[in-house]
Amino acid sequence: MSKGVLLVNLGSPDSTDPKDVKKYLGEFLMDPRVIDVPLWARNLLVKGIILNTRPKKSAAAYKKIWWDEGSPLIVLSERLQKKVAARTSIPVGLAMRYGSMSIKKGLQELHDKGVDEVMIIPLYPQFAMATTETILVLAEELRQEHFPNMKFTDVPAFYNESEYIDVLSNSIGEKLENLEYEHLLFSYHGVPERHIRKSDITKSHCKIDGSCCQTPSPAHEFCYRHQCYETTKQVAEKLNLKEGTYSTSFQSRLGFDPWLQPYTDRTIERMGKEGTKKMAIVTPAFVSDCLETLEEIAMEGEEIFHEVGGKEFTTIPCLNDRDEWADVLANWVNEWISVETPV
Ligand SMILES: C=CC1=C(C)c2cc3[nH]c(cc4nc(cc5[nH]c(cc1n2)c(C)c5CCC(=O)O)C(CCC(=O)O)=C4C)c(C)c3C=C
Ligand SMILES: [Fe+2]
Ligand SMILES: [Fe+2]
Repeated sequence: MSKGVLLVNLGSPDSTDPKDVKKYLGEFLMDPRVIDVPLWARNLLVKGIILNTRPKKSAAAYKKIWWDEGSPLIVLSERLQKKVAARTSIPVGLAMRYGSMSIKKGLQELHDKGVDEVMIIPLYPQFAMATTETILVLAEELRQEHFPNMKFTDVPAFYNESEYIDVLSNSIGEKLENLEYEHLLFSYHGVPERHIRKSDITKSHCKIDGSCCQTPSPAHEFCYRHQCYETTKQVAEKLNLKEGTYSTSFQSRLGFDPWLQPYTDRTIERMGKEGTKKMAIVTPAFVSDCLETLEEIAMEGEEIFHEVGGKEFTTIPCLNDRDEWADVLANWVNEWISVETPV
């Protein structure tokens, strides 16, 4: 068999034109693993309400962070793809779960190069219905329908892989080295609490309270909340961060359902009000900088902090196309290449 790799990230609109943003948000938010209500309700909510107002607002936000070459998330993912490809001997493709660079196109390109065994790498450290699961389920549906002779090896969420924790810790440590700061906030993309309960394979473990995510359970293999707290914990251990000088929060909530708490915007506001003058913030749920890090955190977050008396707000970049990160991904690929496929 001939092997290849498909890196898969979230995606972005084709441009900052509200029409393109509407098309992209329509595909994204109609995914039942993102807005997980019955189809009739999703149609009503997304097509009847959100798509009438949100695209204009989102387009304005995208305009603030867009680069000459395009969406930062796409450009950074392409740079990473090139670096991984340069470190391995097999074809490395790149696709997005939503938008024009579809998974179907990515698989077709690999197929056209003669690849029939694909390592699918969702570029998400923490598992969620809206991250790893939606990519792997769609890829499998496409395989069954269009590429029945292909074989997949799925890479699960890698939040506790030591190589990932090392490279994330290095990227944070480097930035903190010469920085005076009082608090480091680990801000992860949020999900509705309901998603956590749905992914609980024990159907009884996740209470979403102060202790469930620290109590060992098979549920943690698919618990986004546990995996976020564990990422923070492992990085804090690696960097010897002092208890009380760091914490975890969740950003980007949408709608009125309860999402994972504490919320990032309220945490930034509270810290500023309580007298924190210098804070740093890192966003480990995103491997590439994107709208949610460059606009929501670096711009809006900073504004909130300054409004309540904060002075220095330092955002730590995502792993993006760091050489070390490309090395880690390429190592995983090269280890996989060296394993004989059973016939
Ligand atoms: C890191 C993982 C992500 C999870 C989990 C996630 C869940 C999730 N997101 C929305 C709604 C929106 N997300 C938006 C942007 C966006 N989301 C992620 C990642 C996760 N989303 C990224 C990387 C981005 C940025 C994309 C880019 O082009 O830079 C947006 C669009 C922007 C906006 O209007 O705010 C929406 C909407 C839901 C409902 C959800 C539920 C689980
Ligand atoms: Fe999102
Ligand atoms: Fe939990």
